[in-house]
Order: sequence, then structure tokens, then C-alpha cells
Amino acid sequence: MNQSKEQRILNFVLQNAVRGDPCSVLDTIDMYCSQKEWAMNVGNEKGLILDKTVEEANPSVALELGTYCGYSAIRIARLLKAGAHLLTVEFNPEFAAIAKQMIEFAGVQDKVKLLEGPSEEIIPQLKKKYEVDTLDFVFLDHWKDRYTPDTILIQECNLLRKGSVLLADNVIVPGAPEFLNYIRNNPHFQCTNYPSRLEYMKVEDAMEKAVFLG
Ligand SMILES: Oc1cc(-c2ccc(F)cc2)cc2cncnc12
Ligand SMILES: [Mg+2]
Repeated sequence: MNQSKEQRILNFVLQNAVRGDPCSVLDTIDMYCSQKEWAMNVGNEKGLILDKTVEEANPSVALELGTYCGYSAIRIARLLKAGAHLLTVEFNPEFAAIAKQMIEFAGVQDKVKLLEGPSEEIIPQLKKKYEVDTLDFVFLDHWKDRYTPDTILIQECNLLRKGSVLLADNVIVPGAPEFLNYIRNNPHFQCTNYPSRLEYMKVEDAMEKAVFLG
């Protein structure tokens, strides 16, 4: 059975990156995906925006929707302070299996909890099953038609507090126009747009930050 692209990316990391060194894993994924096979990791350009947003938020509890191969989970986890943790949600079992190995190879597994399943099922479980009080940071990087319903669900589950930061990838490509309309017209959020480029491509993309005002 021939390998998936995600398996090829993982193998390239296992053979070329430094075990326990998150930056070398990120650089190795970026090298493979810019030179060999495009893949939907947030990449280094938008990754720098993610870094700055995470550093500014300095979250104790972070949530990621859309793990894929674990690139942004590693990117976020490497910046977390002692005792802080990231919950990352992946619907696709093949992707989750790859991400688990990638996260362990990078050495950030103690800071990351990978939850496999649909976001709409997992979000309502966060308080009771995963002992979350409120989320300090949320990275939305899954199917674009889930951005709005999951943002509403997160609010309904009382998971945000004054100052919680949401950051959404791909608001230009593939695009999340309905989410932009929702969040920019919602008086409970203060929004900022960060123009950038689609990972590994000379194509315009952007990230949207939304701070919950309570
Ligand atoms: O960053 C991303 C990019 C693309 C994507 C795919 C095809 C294309 F042509 C352009 C962009 C899809 C994504 C799905 N989920 C999360 N992130 C994504
Ligand atoms: Mg993305």
C-alpha cells in the first residue's frame, strides 16, 4: 500500500530532524513542503504571526482546532510556559496518528494533549472531561465552514473569559468570509487582520485575531 503524503513528511522528519528539538522539526517540515510536496501546515510566514500572538497571550490553556501533522501544535507548544498546555483536536484518524508521532519526536508531548474526533463533539466535553475552566488562546485551522459554529459553541460552553484570544488561519485562502462577517460584526470581539501569504506559495492569505471582550 503506498504511503500517504503525511507519512512521507513524517518519515522525512524522522530521518532529517533532531529528536527533541521542536525548531528543527518545524524547519524540516517547511523544507520538505516547500521543496518536495506542498502541505497545509501554517508554515513559517504565518507561523511568525502565530508565534507573536501566542507570546503576547502567554496562555496557560490553549486549544487548537485542526492538528493535521502537528506542525502548529509543535509551534505553539514550544512557546508555552511551565505548566501550560495545548489541547489539539483532529477529526481525521490518519492525520492524528501522524501528528502524535511528530509531537513526540519534537519532545513537546508533555505539553500537548491530542484529542481525536469532531470539534463539535469535543468542545462541549472540555470543561467536564478535560478539566478546562476557560481557554486563554484558540487557534482555528480546521474546516473553514466550522469556524463560525465552533466559535459560537465555544461561547455557549462558557469557555472564553475577558481577554481570551482567537486566531484564525486561512481567512483569504481557502477563505472564511462568513466567519469574518460574524466576528467583525460581533460587539463582544475586537478584531485585527494580519495579511500574509499562503504557506509555501506566492499567494495572498491572512490571519484574523479576535480578542473576547467579555
Ligand atoms: O492552511 C490551509 C490551506 C488549505 C488550502 C488547500 C488547498 C489550496 F489550494 C489552498 C489552501 C486548506 C486548509 C485546510 N485546513 C486548514 N488549513 C488549511
Ligand atoms: Mg491553515
